[in-house]
Amino acid sequence: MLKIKDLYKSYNSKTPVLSNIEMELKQGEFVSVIGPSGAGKSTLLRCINRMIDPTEGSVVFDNVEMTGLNKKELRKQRAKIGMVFQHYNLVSRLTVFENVLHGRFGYKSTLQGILSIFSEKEKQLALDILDKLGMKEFAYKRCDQLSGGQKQRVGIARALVQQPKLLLCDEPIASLDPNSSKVIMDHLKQICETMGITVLVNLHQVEVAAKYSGRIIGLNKGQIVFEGLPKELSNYAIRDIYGSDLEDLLVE
Ligand SMILES: Nc1ncnc2c1ncn2[C@@H]1O[C@H](COP(=O)(O)OP(=O)(O)OP(=O)(O)O)[C@@H](O)[C@H]1O
Repeated sequence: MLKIKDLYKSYNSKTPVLSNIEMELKQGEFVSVIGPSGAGKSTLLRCINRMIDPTEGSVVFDNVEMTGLNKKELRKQRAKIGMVFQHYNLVSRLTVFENVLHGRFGYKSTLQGILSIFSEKEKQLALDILDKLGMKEFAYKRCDQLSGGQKQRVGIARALVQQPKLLLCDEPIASLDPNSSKVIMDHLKQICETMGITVLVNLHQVEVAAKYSGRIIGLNKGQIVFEGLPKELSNYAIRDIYGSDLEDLLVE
């Protein structure tokens, strides 16, 4: 469902931030991208939905080449790709319910969006998704009254209300404590397994990636230096990805 070929990204004329990226995702896979800070994880995710334009290469998602799309075509493709952010990207003064409905904007005309016109079916979908994520009771609370973990569940609900085929999660647990992180990762895994949605997640924590992923991709300096099953993530692989051993990466 996603095929990336020969992808390059340079922000300026110097060394590319991503080079020669080749990867494929199948429907229903749960894949993590790990790598040190600055390796290019966020850039890679954003090149998929063209929040960032790749410099060279091909990104085929759901049988459509993403790189050549015009604004209208891109909007249609993007509706099928949900995104979850480290800092949630919610509108704090709006309610949980309103934020979740924003996920439907990709299916609306500009006017419908401005006037926040949503059908009963869309509203019910938003509530059902909030219910699945244990957030229905907070539907009419303002988002600035929520904890980080609750905000992230709203972020996930907003992505799911798009009814996406692919969920891109950019360090979804980087701002959360261990308990909230577990709740979020469990939800993402469940979404993948029960809804068949493909999940691609950037993570800083190797042990979390190993626990939840079907497959792991390791990035170093913009290049894929590892791709395999969690059990194949040897000390050699860790060194290739991070330039140090796993023990040295674990905080005492
Ligand atoms: N808009 C930008 N303009 C110029 N350089 C950028 C821009 N965004 C990112 N970079 C650079 O590209 C490189 C990769 O950044 P990116 O954020 O993709 O890495 P990352 O692996 O996600 O890092 P982190 O784990 O710290 O979020 C870094 O050197 C960064 O400074």
